[in-house]
Amino acid sequence: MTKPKVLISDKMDPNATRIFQERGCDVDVITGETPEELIARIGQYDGLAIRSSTKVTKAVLDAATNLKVVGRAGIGVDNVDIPAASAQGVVVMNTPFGNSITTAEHAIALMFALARQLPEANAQTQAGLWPKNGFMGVEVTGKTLGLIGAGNIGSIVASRALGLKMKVVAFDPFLTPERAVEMGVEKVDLDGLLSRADFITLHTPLTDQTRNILSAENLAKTKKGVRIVNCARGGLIDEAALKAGLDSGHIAGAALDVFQTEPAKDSPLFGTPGFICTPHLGASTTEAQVNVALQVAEQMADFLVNGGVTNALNMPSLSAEEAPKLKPYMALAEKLGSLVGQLTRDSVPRISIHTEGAATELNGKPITAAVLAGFMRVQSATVNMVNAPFLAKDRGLEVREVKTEREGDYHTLIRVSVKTEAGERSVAGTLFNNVEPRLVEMFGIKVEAELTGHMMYIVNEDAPGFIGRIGTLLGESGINIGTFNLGRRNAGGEAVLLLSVDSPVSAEVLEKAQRLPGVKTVKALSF
Ligand SMILES: NC(=O)C1=CN([C@@H]2O[C@H](COP(=O)(O)OP(=O)(O)OC[C@H]3O[C@@H](n4cnc5c(N)ncnc54)[C@H](O)[C@@H]3O)[C@@H](O)[C@H]2O)C=CC1
Ligand SMILES: O=C(O)C(=O)COP(=O)(O)O
Repeated sequence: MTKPKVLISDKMDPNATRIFQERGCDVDVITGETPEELIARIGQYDGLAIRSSTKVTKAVLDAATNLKVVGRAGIGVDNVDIPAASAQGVVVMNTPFGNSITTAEHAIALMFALARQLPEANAQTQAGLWPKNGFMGVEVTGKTLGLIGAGNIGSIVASRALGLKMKVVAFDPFLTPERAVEMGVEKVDLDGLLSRADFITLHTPLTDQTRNILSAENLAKTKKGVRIVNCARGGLIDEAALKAGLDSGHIAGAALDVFQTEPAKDSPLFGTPGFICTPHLGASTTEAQVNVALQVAEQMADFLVNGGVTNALNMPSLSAEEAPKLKPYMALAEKLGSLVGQLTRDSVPRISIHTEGAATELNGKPITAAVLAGFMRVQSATVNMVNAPFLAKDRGLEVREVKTEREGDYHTLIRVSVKTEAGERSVAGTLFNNVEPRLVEMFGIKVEAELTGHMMYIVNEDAPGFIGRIGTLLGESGINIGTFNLGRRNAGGEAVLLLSVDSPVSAEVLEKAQRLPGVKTVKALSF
């Protein structure tokens, strides 16, 4: 097997390279390239490991013909076009916890820097001014900290602030009252936070809902003398309104680690009294960088080498422990999905995936994703387990999952049913010896078959002589039969024949087969 090839395109702790190599990947570290250079290079890689500098745009993804996974050594993935990655079947993963303590500490550091004007006091002292009377600060003890976003980082900031004897109020629509009590914070609405906070700190992702959350209008609702810290994302604050607020004295101080446009080499905010900044250093500690580098390399290598999926943003998780158990099920699921997809001509408004027996003990999401991938592959060759659920949703396909823990005729079974104009049609399969996928039922007829390679599917009236006739036709056409699988509804009724053949079946042979007496349907299949 050729080794998966990974490109590290942003500055990353060398532990990432070591882990990739130890886990069987080839690695190139090439940082600081232009988008054009990345586009020219990306086609040869299976994995791309990034931080916040590399922009994984649709153009990059279009050129990434071999890419299977983008790994973000950090939290924010606003530099990755996730819908485009999903559409292309590329898994996007991040490391959601590795740098959260470090970033929370940076927010607290900036809060203190604002409270005591440390950067300016330092600069003037070192300039020989000894400005002892120029820097009257404020205490943080007893002050109210307004937390916008109370997730991983926000909750660490809250715990540190409570230790500093601050009162913490939090605005986060997804924060449950129970969690707020557990965190020791008061859950408030945004207006309540704006009117009460002495310090405001932002810890939300940048989304359509959070963009510009501190707009000119909202900044006007803040308490006079408020100090604002942003270690999350640039687009959360209206920078022009922030400058106006600092200039007017309504806002006493603002500390930004992140900017609307990065790198921020020029900004109207630079030089404004009360304004301090750092160049997106929130995650920059030795500890955090080792954490995220190790984690991203482990996750990506696990995916590329073993198929394990951890912390993916566009695919269900699949642990390295589960992956080998699920692998044969996913193969079975994909084959069943593909069989139904190849045999269904009508539009399908609903697909149901029914697991029975041992299959119900497993994580059902990857099984569903594999069925959908197989089912939709007839429509698009680029469908895989990552993009199939998104495509299904896009196309209005209703997906149902049903589990029956008790065993039926088989110790484990997956049944895929589709609703068509002709009614509900289903196929079912099991695993022989827990590893070999086998079809066991097709449209209500028991038929055992391995779904593999080139196959021919024939429905005919069960009558003597048919098997000989089809054998002769294929023999005369130079097509060698591998396996022969037969099932019938009842003697003399409808029979199903599934043949595996050593070469593709041409349209001409299909037509001849269709003309044989008693034949209702003939179709070439491939798996
Ligand atoms: N400056 C830096 O170097 C770093 C910045 N970050 C950024 O910090 C941010 C937060 O990271 P985490 O805490 O790990 O994320 P998280 O996902 O754990 O928490 C985000 C919180 O924001 C909340 N939220 C979502 N929409 C909201 C809305 N409309 N209003 C209020 N709250 C809302 C969510 O409910 C969630 O609790 C991310 O944007 C991340 O990119 C993360 C690490 C380093
Ligand atoms: O993890 C995040 O969201 C960050 O913003 C950290 O960015 P960085 O990896 O330091 O460029």
